[in-house]
Amino acid sequence: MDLRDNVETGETEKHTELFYVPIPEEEPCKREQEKLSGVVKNVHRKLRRKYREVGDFDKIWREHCEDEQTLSEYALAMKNLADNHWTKKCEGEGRIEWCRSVCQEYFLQGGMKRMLEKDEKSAMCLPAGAQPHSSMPRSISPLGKMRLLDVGSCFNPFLKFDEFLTVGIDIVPAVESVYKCDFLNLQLQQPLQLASDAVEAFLRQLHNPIDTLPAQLFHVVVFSLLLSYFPSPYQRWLCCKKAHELLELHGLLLIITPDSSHQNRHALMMRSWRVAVESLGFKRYKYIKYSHMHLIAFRKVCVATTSDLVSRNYPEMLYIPQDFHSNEEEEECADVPVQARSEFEDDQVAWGFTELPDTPYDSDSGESQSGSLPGFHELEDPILLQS
Ligand SMILES: C[S@@+](CC[C@H](N)C(=O)[O-])C[C@H]1O[C@@H](n2cnc3c(N)ncnc32)[C@H](O)[C@@H]1O
Repeated sequence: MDLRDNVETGETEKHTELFYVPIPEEEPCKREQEKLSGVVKNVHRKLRRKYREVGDFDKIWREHCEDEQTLSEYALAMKNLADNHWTKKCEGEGRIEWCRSVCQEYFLQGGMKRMLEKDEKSAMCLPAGAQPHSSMPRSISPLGKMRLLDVGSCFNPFLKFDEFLTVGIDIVPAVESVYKCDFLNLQLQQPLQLASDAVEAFLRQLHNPIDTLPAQLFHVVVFSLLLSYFPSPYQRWLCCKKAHELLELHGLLLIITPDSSHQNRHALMMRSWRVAVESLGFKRYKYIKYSHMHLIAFRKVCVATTSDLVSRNYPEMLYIPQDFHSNEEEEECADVPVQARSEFEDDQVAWGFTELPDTPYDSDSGESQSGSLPGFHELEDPILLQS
């Protein structure tokens, strides 16, 4: 089931889509996959535990970035999962395809233009003086590419797409094409005042490691499974703020964050994320819940970062459920659905349902008219997404 909720038009696009549930060819493959996802999950848990115990996220982060052995084990495990365990059709891969299709629709098929027209119409309803300053975006020239920054890129999944000029950055790159860069400590400079072909040339000759970048350089910034890596909501907030500064006006921030629970379970959390991110000068453009993750697109609607931290504690609003659990409780949360059914039963049941009925879902109200099979979301192998 694939529920595409176009927030701005208010339309819910209903898709009936085939579910491809990967069946491990043999037991060792499954065990290997569990081992690799265990490596990844343990790094996240260790960071959260340290944050709970020590509290100083700067210190914890410095120590974490110096722990080369743990970091390279993590990078290898992620790459191995991507190369050998996530088939093209499974959901782990679907997040990259989702990002690609949102960008194509927005930048190349008139999505941005439609949003700007809509903004203009709503501005006309505002009293004179309260209307936002509208400026037409520099559109992507027919021969130009969408400049995409993939933060926490690991194995550079966007590199294979021709329509993007991809810059992948990571604290520990798993492949050579990804630049080494700690996004939390990336310094920003004045924007380049150059034509887009000169900006592309600039991006093609970046040097490793990246410590600084000019502001307003990218059309798209991707945080795919990045924000939940951080133990502190404040670090998540810093990342979103930096993404705002790195984006051109009308650019897109794409956030994908793991959550294997039912789509309504964390509706409040998603609402809270929306308020926090929008306060920076974004507007939510698309939202969809897959079985194991939330996928959200925000467009940059203000040139300057607008957040007013005095009236509300926006950074705290970027919480994840794990922020409030001890490691033992996390274990319990993550493992219940997996243990509830044997692998053989999983495969039998999953292969019994190749198609699901449409289910309208209003992400804003949090209402779901679920006509789908009870417990279906528990059937797929959650890989590392239940972290
Ligand atoms: C769970 S992996 C996600 C990899 C890939 N984006 C995906 O969707 O499969 C998170 C990645 O974020 C990277 N990362 C964590 N903190 C980072 C930071 N401050 N700057 C850059 N990369 C970071 C990690 O090294 C890791 O490769």
